[in-house]
Amino acid sequence: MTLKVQGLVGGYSKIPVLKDISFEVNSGQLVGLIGLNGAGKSTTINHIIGLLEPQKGAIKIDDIGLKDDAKAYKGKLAYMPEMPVLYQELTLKEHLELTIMAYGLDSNKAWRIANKLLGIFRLANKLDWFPANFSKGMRQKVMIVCAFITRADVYVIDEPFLGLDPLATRDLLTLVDSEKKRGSAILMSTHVLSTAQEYCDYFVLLHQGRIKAKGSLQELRTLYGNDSASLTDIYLGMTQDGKSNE
Ligand SMILES: Nc1ncnc2c1ncn2[C@@H]1O[C@H](COP(=O)(O)OP(=O)(O)OP(=O)(O)O)[C@@H](O)[C@H]1O
Repeated sequence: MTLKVQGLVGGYSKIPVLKDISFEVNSGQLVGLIGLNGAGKSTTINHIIGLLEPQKGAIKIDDIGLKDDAKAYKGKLAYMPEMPVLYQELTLKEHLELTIMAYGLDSNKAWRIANKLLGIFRLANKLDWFPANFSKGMRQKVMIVCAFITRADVYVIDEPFLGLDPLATRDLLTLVDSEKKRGSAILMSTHVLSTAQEYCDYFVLLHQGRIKAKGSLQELRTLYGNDSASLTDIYLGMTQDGKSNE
């Protein structure tokens, strides 16, 4: 279970936003894709989930690219977007049933996991609710439950912390940890650097569409020349060239 991004050049037009991005997320690893607003985190994720096509380079999950076998690639991948995307005309229960169908999951097993997660995220009595009745945080929790019932090989989580309360944030991180232990590879983009420092095993520091540095916190500290520097110190220190991302 490995997600490999190799020499990715890409973006929204002929002028690339991403310039030669390479990193790996291996089984049992939570990798933080770190960067300020506009650094290129969502663009990288949009390439991984197949919304954008690379201009150069390759993205593979277990050596399979989207073009080699789209069904196999997508079946290995679960994605949690920054902005929850739900179907207005479907209830919470129908969203879960749709996910079960789309991923071809064993219904009994998926509902066993779903019921546990619905309990954790305090949604158990809301199965017949429509998205219009949910708060933003509740919509995000629906996306979390839909993503995690898939028991995917690779999870891609885009900026999860902004809409969640502290309890839900803790519950999500506990869930991420148990999926890591199960052997999933997890990529999480965030600009909440203190939380990333605490939970991620490995970091990819993005700035202006390029990788400024990558490694474990210890490796980044060594590279930065300060054995007690925080991730924030390192990121800001490495990107202080007077230019913003935007
Ligand atoms: N749909 C789009 N069309 C054209 N350019 C875009 C589009 N979305 C993003 N960009 C540009 O791509 C660059 C990287 O943006 P991206 O959304 O990947 O950053 P990010 O690191 O995810 O930022 P944030 O933390 O604000 O979500 C920015 O310069 C942005 O202006």
